[in-house]
Amino acid sequence: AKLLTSPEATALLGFQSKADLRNHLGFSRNASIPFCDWQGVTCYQQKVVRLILEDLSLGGVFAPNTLSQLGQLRVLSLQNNSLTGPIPDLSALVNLKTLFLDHNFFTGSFPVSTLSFHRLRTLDLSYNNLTGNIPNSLAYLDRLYYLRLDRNWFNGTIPPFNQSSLKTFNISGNNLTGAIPVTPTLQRFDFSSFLWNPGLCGEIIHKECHPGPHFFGPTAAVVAPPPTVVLGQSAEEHGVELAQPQPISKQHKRTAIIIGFSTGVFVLIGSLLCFVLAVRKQTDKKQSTAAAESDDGAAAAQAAAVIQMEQETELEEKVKRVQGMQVAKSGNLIFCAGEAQLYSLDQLMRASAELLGRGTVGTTYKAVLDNRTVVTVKRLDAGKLAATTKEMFEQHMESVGGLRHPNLVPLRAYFQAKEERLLIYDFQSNGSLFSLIHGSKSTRAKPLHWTSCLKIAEDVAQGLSYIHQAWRLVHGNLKSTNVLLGPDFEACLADYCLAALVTSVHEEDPDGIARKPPEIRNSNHQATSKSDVFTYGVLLLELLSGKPPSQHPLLAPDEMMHWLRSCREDDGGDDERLGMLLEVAISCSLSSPEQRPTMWQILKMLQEIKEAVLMENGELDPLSRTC
Ligand SMILES: Nc1ncnc2c1ncn2[C@@H]1O[C@H](COP(=O)(O)OP(=O)(O)OP(=O)(O)O)[C@@H](O)[C@H]1O
Repeated sequence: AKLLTSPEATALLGFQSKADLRNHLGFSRNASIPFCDWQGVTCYQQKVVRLILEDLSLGGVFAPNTLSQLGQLRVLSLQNNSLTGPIPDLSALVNLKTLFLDHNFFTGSFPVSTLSFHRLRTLDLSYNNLTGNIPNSLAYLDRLYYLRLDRNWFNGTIPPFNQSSLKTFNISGNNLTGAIPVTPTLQRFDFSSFLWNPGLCGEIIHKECHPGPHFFGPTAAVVAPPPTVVLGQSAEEHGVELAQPQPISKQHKRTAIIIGFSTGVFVLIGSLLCFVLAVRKQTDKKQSTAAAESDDGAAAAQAAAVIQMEQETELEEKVKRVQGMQVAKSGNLIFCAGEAQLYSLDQLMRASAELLGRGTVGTTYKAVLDNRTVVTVKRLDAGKLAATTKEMFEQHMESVGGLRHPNLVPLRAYFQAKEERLLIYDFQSNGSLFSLIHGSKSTRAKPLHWTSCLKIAEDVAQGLSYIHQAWRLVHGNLKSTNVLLGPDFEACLADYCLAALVTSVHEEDPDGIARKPPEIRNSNHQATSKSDVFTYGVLLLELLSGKPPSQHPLLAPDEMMHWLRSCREDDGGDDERLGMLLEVAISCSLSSPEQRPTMWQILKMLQEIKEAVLMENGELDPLSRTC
């Protein structure tokens, strides 16, 4: 009982009460189990020295004045949970050496309290939603061995890291800008540590820094001249001679294999060397560290040695994980639908990239390859696809990549390594239906003429009908940002068939909620072809009214027509045609999925409207184009 009232137990219970809303931990004062035996807790002399609460679906907040009371804590890992809100002040954890807070949903700025941990060797804040600058004083933590800040929203410039201790370093997937500091430490890391920061430049990532003024703000720096590195050079860098010229596709394949293999060997040898050196250095240091800490007495030194050993094992595992990812990264892109390999992963990684946006399944970039090919790269969020195995992903992508239709943006290639999944699509330069309806930086919002609505509605219906009928797949994420305009302003669907791979997340966006049909709105049910039909109806209403889904009212059909007219006040359009299109939208929104039409039936309805118009006007539809 005394143990359960100790401040350490109170700190753990305080943490649980705010972080573990779904009660996965089961810490309890009433239980007969002493707190030192609670899940993930390791004590030394009744003080918590190690707390590992990983992969436990903790879904609350990390409350202040809870774990920060564990003054003897050396190792803290809350990795791979769903914790939200800011990281609290941890400055009381003066003994902390290892901190893993990665793969959560933490928001707010960099936790500056960590900057006072002079013993800190491992800091992993990757895969969160942290914003603001990376503090310069992080470069003064001279024992730092492992630093991962990748996949956040950090901006500003990179501090001049130059700790010789630093062996693992990754700041990719942020919004960092400016030149990468040229320090001996940073030069030891390859471009993969810096990738996906559109505004970064410098030697390491083969992107020239422009000294001149940026006329269009910081993102203008993104567009650097294409890198001069070509495939052959890249292979030579690794000491591999290319064979005699061969037929083009064979040569591509062979070059890619050589690059993949040589990069893999190079990275593997380099990483192993770093790792062996680090472990040897640590073993050498162990004696002197224990001696240095002898002031705290023999027991403290013993505890330090135990913790150090545990920490080394942990680091060893983490380092192996990172190595695995880098080796796997040297694999290559898998091109879909039997198409020729037009570029390699190596070329893609060297492309200049511009952030297009962060969506529900990942982050989307526009990438300009050195052969001037422009592609869109979707970097899928590992956390959201956690339940999808390598085999499931490959199998699904083989199907999705086989889809070819004039109203679908083609998936050209995909790639997967341990934590990395990329999808490569054609880039559509004319923007999205969202911008067309609601306006963008360069255009004003205005309701589209009903004939344009009809054309777009038909294009979208064609694409969806093809997905449903020919392949028995489901789009699952139809919305105006996922309808892109092709070279001739034809509507093409993007982001199709990815929802099936994603663990369903609680929808908070009011437009997202309005797009979901009742049968899946409050459940974990997967999307179906009939839920696509419902969402199509919402899109059609957005197209006709110019209003986002959350502003669509629930009214009787007559009142809906009245509302629609009020949205399109200056239109002077054709009420009868508008009414017919509205009828299609209403039929899609019926609450019973069985009563909704199929996409094929919708297509028929639209074609009837079109034929009626053409008959009246004696015109033919001039538009029949491809993406
Ligand atoms: N192939 C493409 N060509 C041009 N722009 C694209 C392409 N694919 C996506 N975009 C644009 O990039 C932006 C981000 O897209 P992304 O798919 O990541 O997010 P989203 O569409 O807002 O949400 P979701 O992930 O739910 O689809 C959007 O504005 C989208 O219109």
